[in-house]
Amino acid sequence: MLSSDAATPPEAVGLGPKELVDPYTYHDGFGNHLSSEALRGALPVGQNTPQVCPYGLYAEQLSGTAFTVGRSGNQRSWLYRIHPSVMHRPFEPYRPGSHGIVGTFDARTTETTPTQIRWLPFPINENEQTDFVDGMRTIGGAGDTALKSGLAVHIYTASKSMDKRAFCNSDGDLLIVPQQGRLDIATEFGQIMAAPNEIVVIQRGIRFCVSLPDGPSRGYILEVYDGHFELPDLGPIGANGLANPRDFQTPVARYENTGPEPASWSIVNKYQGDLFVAQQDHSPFDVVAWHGNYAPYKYNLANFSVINSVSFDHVDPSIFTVLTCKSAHPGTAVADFVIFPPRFEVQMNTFRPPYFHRNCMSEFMGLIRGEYEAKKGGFLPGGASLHSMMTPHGPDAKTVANATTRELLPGRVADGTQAFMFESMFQLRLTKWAVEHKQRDHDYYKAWLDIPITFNPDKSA
Ligand SMILES: O=C(O)Cc1cc(O)ccc1O
Ligand SMILES: [Fe+2]
Repeated sequence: MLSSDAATPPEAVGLGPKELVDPYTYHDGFGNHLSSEALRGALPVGQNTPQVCPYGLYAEQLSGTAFTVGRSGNQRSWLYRIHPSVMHRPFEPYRPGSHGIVGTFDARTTETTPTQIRWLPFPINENEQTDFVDGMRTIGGAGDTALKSGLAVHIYTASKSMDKRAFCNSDGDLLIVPQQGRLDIATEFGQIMAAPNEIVVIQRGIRFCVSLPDGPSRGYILEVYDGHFELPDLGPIGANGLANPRDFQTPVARYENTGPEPASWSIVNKYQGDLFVAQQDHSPFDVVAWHGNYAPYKYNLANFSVINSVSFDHVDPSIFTVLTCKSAHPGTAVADFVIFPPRFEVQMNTFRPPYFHRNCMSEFMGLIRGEYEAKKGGFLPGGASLHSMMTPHGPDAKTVANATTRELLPGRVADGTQAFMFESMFQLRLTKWAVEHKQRDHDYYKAWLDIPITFNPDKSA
């Protein structure tokens, strides 16, 4: 189905004041093969590359998987655009060495510690006007973009909109978690508005430009260097539940017909962990129509259908997996995006908070809003924690004292809360920026020092 053309005259669906279609119109569904036209008839009929495309557009394929990947996993889209993307000046280094982004996690670029780490909220520097690209900093990661193996965790803090420039990540897919301030994102596929408590996935190579309608903004980014995010299998849960496919939203085609205006736009390209910039004479958001299954999307975490124990015991947090990026090892993720949503808790005779834990996976956590069920203080919206592979962690002393003495009435887990976890099979290394950050909470270990010791050999229950 073509979605942006209904009852709309051809000249009225580009960007700008004449626009009749709501720019924030989406296709519903996950992983679908979609077709979208901002001008009726802009998609070639029955083929991808006619000698001349309708309206004199150029056809360009964007491949998200190797050509030869099996049909079930193959991802690509065809974009019909005013200018082929290749019409730009050469890429030059962009602020070499000082952009705060890392794409190779070795002893030269990063350091490591197994200790529990927590950061108080990352400040947004409102005086120094910084956009989404310049406000991105790598906290840590594993692997190497060049080998398409590993992942990175970044924080962005931004106080101004990107102006006539687009960002393009050649290194992997980005899962963006806005924590403060909406992101109004122009993409080659259309416009996405993402508010805190929504997430956006922008895959490798897709150009986008972030505006900040609410001013100072902050959020988290999970980047995976190989594969793509998919919905987790549901097994015995059945055909429905957790993140339901129809709640994912992909924008409809929308284009900007600019230029030629010399060097009016710059494309900032993250390639092998470094930033490069190229000038061009036109807007990169000139895609009039597209079709395919490789396209960005957003998802509102409030739509997550929560499954949990209604009898006893604390269930592993994998039941809260929104999206997973699978590795070659069945059941073991390069990265899972897991949330801890508001819900009822009803388990009887149960230590209800997250259990004490040592994990063969790495756990990076952030907080979008409210209070996390395992931490009574110190883990704050806009802050973060890292519990590395096999590093002990769990509820803090206050949470333990409460959990072991409270009456187990049916209750709600923190309405208004939204914590999340990036869980990875890889061991993360940390940037100097993150290790030495002034917001690092060096007293974090104290959260567990006062756990009441209740052992009594004479009392069995
Ligand atoms: O807070 C954490 O460490 C994350 C987490 C939550 C949970 O409910 C169970 C296990 C777990 O690691
Ligand atoms: Fe954990």
